[in-house]
Amino acid sequence: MHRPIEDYALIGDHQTAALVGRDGSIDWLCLPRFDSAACFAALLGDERNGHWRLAPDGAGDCTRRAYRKDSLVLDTIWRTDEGTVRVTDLMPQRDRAPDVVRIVEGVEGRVTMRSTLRLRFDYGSVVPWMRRADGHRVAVAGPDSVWLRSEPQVRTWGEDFGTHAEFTVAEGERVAFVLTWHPSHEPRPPLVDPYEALRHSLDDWRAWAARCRYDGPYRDEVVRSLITLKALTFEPTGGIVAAPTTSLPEEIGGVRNWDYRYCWLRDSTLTLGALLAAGYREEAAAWRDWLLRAAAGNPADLQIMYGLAGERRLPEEELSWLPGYAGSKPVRSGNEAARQLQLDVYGEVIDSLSLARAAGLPLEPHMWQLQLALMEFLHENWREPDEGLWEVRGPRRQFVHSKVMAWAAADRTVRAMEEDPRLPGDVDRWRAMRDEVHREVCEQGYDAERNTFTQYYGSADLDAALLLIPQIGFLPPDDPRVVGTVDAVREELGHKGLLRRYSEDRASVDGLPGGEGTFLVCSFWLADALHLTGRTHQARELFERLVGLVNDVGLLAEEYDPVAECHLGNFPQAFSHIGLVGTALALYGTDQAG
Ligand SMILES: OC[C@H]1O[C@H](O[C@H]2O[C@H](CO)[C@@H](O)[C@H](O)[C@H]2O)[C@H](O)[C@@H](O)[C@@H]1O
Repeated sequence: MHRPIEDYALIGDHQTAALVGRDGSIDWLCLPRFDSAACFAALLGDERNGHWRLAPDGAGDCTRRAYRKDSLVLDTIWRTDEGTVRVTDLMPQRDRAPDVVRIVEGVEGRVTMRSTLRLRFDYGSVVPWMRRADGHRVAVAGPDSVWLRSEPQVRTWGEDFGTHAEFTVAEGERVAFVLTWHPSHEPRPPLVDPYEALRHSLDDWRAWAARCRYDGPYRDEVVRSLITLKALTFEPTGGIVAAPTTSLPEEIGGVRNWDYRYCWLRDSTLTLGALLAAGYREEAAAWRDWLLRAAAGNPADLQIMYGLAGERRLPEEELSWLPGYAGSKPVRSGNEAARQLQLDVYGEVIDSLSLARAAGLPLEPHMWQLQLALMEFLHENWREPDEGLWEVRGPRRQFVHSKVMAWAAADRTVRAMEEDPRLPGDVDRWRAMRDEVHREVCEQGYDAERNTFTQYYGSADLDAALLLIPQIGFLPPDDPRVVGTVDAVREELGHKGLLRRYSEDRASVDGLPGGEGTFLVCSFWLADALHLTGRTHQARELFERLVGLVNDVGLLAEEYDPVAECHLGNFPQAFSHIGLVGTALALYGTDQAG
């Protein structure tokens, strides 16, 4: 039996992240970066692919677990026949090397604990050589080296290609483990003090969370989402990953398994919007600078996603030795979608630059130059078919959402020039483009008989992204075509009260076999659209349902299966948390009180 995706909690150090199960096992960790090979990959296989379990001897899942308030420090608690024990997990803010800190604390009685560490470098495939050095355990294989130490020192032994320890903790006693990675050719980095790391981590996260401007209902869920988005940000460059995992399936046993450990311009711009709306300007500025570096060059070469530092080549490879989550193969690293044409991205990037300007982030002339260069490209190419925001692997099409975003790019550019006539450029050209795109979409992307916009020109299919039309400002919310589209999308793509992103039963537009769950961000978009079209009560009902889907520590995967009642897809996913923050702010933000 596989462990449900929602059984995991996230810890991270702003450069990578780990998933900790309810049984105290870290089953996923890529070192040293989000997109590095995993040294714990049991998530996509089993314990033989690497994990680190720290729990009472013979115990199963924990009794209770929670993050310490407004932080990414996780407490997992077991009540056993012997007593009660707490394991506190964190990844401290990085100095030179990534560390995982696990502090065991006796709460009551005297509990026998067991640690089982199986390091498997290169995505669960390489068994390292283990030895003792300076009283610690050190694992080495090729470029990777990992140190394990404990305070006070507990006896460890090697067995079954793993490192084991057994010890007891009585009430008030503590044992701390620190696992540290470094390149094997370099000397061991300085050792961190686990207790100081815990204090710093709590202080840093709490100071960060205190900057959140949202003070309405569901504040805890909103703050948890913001912390998750922050944890998905690669601090050295400002890039934001879509999720810290690869290949958690969109269908159990299916092939829709993708690597999300990269920076999508779409997901990142939306993350930026959510962070800005909640008051986080520094992150917005860091991401904007990342964007300017990543996008530098010929606008025709703009990619829809990049590596953490703006790398362009993200070749897709199958990791054939990994059996996959619940047998869902293939497991992939890299993502071929990087080479797709997705025209909406131009609109999203330009929209985010406008948002940044409106928020008063310092303007530099080359940002406007970038915007104009992107507009030039779009002017020449907006009529092209593309792969759209769902990154279909079937044939390119005239996706309506892509065109609407091309309209948004022109619209934001025109408005910027109207607001600041000193900005150089030919505003009439962009105005003409804006009008032409609008006209074409209303003629070719709208089905008058059914009173709804469609997924692509001439298609009978619908698409949840059409719900964004009023939010983007393409048409006002009270336009009968908008209301018709919201109703049609809800009717046709609704599944047990949530929403699929597009129709399952039409001849597969995405070019892939099998199906998938309901797409969580789309369900948040439905709540937004219901609110905008005057059905706030229904919007709030839907939002409450969605908030009820977060796992016990407030996290959401990409998708949800309302029949099996489980999370699906990569986890935790930025898109879903962006949806939660955006809808909460729309429904309960200060201007929406009541
Ligand atoms: O389902 C097919 C596609 O799934 C992934 O894309 C999805 O995730 C992206 C990151 O969150 C998001 O930006 C995109 O809109 C989603 O469709 C995958 O990356 C693609 O390769 C795959 O074709």
